[in-house]
Amino acid sequence: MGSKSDWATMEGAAEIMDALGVSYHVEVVSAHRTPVKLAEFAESAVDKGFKVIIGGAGGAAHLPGMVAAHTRLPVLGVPVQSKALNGMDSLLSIAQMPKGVAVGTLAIGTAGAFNAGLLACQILAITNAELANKIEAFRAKQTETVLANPDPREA
Ligand SMILES: Nc1c(C(=O)O)ncn1[C@@H]1O[C@H](COP(=O)(O)O)[C@@H](O)[C@H]1O
Repeated sequence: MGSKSDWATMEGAAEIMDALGVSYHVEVVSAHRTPVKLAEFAESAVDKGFKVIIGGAGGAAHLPGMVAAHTRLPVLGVPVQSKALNGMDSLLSIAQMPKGVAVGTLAIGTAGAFNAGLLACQILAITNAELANKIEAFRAKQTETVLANPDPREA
């Protein structure tokens, strides 16, 4: 993520990866503030054994796109909600990548961060049957919870 201030949003990704037993690495890396570190991080990611990268950033959110420019690993971008423009700036700067360099864009804010973690796990589950079973179980439980309490007036 681009700043420590993004952690309150990005911890949603950690939450679901913890729940599914997937290990991850968390670090502040910024295209603007630490450009050399960002390039080194992304360029060494394959050799370090990373499989998927989640990039969360707010405002002029160039981080996910710049990471994607430096690695062939899938990059999932989370638009962090900004103060001035409520995250529309983050969303558009992550989503509107030029043809040829792909970033998967999630929703603005905490739901997007959670879903980025979930989607990363789903990508890993393509070649990991145990993880695939855990994701199926997570979804079945979620469905059960919603079906068990359909009255919107009840907590
Ligand atoms: N968008 C970027 C990048 C980048 O894209 O490289 N680096 C930091 N930031 C964002 O600046 C916002 C404010 O950061 P501070 O709270 O540190 O001032 C954060 O949401 C961060 O992701």
